[in-house]
Amino acid sequence: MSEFILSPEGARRVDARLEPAGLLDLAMEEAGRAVADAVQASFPEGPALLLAGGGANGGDALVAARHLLALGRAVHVLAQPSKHPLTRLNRRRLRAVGGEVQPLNLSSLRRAAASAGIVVDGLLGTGFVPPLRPALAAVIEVLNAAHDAGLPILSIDIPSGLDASCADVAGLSVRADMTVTFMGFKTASLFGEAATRSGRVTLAPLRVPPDWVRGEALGIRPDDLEVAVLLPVRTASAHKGTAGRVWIVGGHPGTVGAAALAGLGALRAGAGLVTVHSLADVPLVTPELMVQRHTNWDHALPELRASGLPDAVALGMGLGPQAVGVAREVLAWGIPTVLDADALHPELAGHGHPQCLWTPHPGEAARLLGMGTPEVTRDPLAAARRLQELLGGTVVLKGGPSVVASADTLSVSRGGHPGMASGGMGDTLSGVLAALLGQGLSAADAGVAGVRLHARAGELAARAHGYGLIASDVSDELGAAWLDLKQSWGQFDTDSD
Ligand SMILES: NC(=O)C1=CN([C@@H]2O[C@H](COP(=O)(O)OP(=O)(O)OC[C@H]3O[C@@H](n4cnc5c(N)ncnc54)[C@H](O)[C@@H]3O)[C@@H](O)[C@H]2O)[C@@H](O)CC1
Repeated sequence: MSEFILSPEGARRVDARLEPAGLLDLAMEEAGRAVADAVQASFPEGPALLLAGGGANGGDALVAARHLLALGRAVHVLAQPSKHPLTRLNRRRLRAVGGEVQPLNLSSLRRAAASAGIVVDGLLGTGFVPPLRPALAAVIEVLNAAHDAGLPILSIDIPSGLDASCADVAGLSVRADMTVTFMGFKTASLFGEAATRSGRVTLAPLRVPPDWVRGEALGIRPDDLEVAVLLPVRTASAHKGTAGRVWIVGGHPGTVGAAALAGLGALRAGAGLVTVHSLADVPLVTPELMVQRHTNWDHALPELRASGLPDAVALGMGLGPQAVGVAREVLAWGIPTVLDADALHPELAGHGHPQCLWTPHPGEAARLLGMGTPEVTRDPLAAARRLQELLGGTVVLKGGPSVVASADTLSVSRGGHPGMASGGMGDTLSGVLAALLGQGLSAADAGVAGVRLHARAGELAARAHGYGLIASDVSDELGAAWLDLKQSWGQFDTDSD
C-alpha cells in the first residue's frame, strides 16, 4: 500500500507497511485539521486556547493550532512536555510557521482562559490510563470552573479523563460542549454519563487501514438517508406471496401477547403474509394475522418444514421453556431467522448462520456472555462485538441507543423515545426485523434499517400519544415511519407527481 506523505521535508511516496509512522503522521494531520475546522465552524468568536498533553492527543491539538493560525485565527497554545515523536515534530512545525508554545501550568491556564473564546482540550485521549494524576486533575478542575463560567470547551477524540471504552464515569473529567472524535465512535461518545460529558459528538473519519477501526470496537451512526436506501420498496407487480412470508414462532400460556405483537409488527413492516405458530391461544389482535395453534413442537416442526418454508422466521417471543430445542430445529432450516427473548440462550452458540439476527437486551446479553448486566452496559460496543463473535450472523443489542453488530461493522442507532421503555416493544422489533428479512434484506441491513424504522415509529407514536406509549401504538406508526425515512431520501415525495 502506498501513501503520499506531506512532511516538512516535502511530499514523498512511502510504503505504509514499512513505514507506519508515515501513516500516523497523515492521520494526525487529518485529525488536527478536522478539529480546526470544527472550531472555526462552531466557535468562531475570540482567541482559541489549545491545550496539548504529552501524547498523540496533544499532537492533534498542535496540528489544529497550525491550521487555525493559517486560517487567521488568534491562537494561544499551552503544552505539557512530550516524548512522543510526532507530537514533538508537530510542535516544531507549529513554531516554524510562527506559532508560540508555552508551558501548561495552573497560572498560565487561568491567564489564557480569561481572554479565550474557546478552549480545545487535547490533554488526554485514548491513551489515558486511570487514575488521573493529581497535577492534571488540578488543570481539569480549573478548566471545568472556566466552563461553568461560560467558556466553551471542544475536546479532541474524547474529553480528557474519560476512559474511551466505558460508559460509566469513575471520577473527574473535562465536561465538553463538543467532541470531535476520530475513525469511529467510542463507547464513551455514545453511552451513559460519559456521553453526557462529551457534549455534541461529531465523527472525523480518517484514512487509516480498516483493521485499525475493527481492532478498537468503534461504532458508526448511519443517518436517515443511509437507512432510507436500505428499506425495501414494492414493485408494481408485487403480490402477497412476493412481499415476504413470515412465521412467528412463539407464545406460551400466559405470554401469548408477545407473539401477537411480533406478528403485528411484521405486518406493519410490510410482510405479505404473517402466520403466528404457537402452542397457546393467540389473541386476535388483527384479522389479517393468521394463527395456527399446535399441540406440541415435536410434531409441529417437521410438519411445518414439509409444508414449505417461509421467507423468514422470528422465534422466541414468549415461547417458554422449549425455546432452545425449537430454536435449534429452526436454525437447521437455514432460512433468515430472528432469535429473541427465550431463544437467546448460551446453548445456541455455534448453531447460528449468517442470516441470523439475534436481539438481546442487556440482561439477555449478560446471560449469553456469562457476565453481569453492568459489564454489558459499561461497554455496549465491546459486548455487541463479543456477542457477534459468539453467535455469528448479526446481533442487535437493544438499549438507548441500540448497537447492531455484524462481522464488519458496529452501527449505533439514532433516535427513538423514552416512552418506548415498555413491555412488548422488543416483540414488535422482532416482527419488524423478520419482515425486512422476508423482503430480501441481509441480516446486517435488516438490523440497521429495522432498528431505525422502529425508533422512528416510536418517535411518531410519542408525538401522537405523548405518554403511556404501548407497542401496538408503535406498530401503527411503522408505515408512516417508512414513508418519512424514504422522503428524507427524496423518494416518494408526496408533492411530486
Ligand atoms: N489511533 C490513531 O490512529 C490516531 C490517534 N490519534 C490521537 O491519539 C490519541 C491517543 O494518543 P496516545 O496513545 O499517545 O495517548 P494520549 O495522548 O491519549 O495520552 C497519553 C498521554 O497521557 C498521559 N497520561 C496517561 N495516563 C495518565 C494519567 N492517569 N494521568 C495523567 N496523565 C496521563 C501520558 O503520560 C501521555 O503523555 C487519540 O485519542 C487521538 O487523539 C490521532 O492522532 C489520529 C490517529
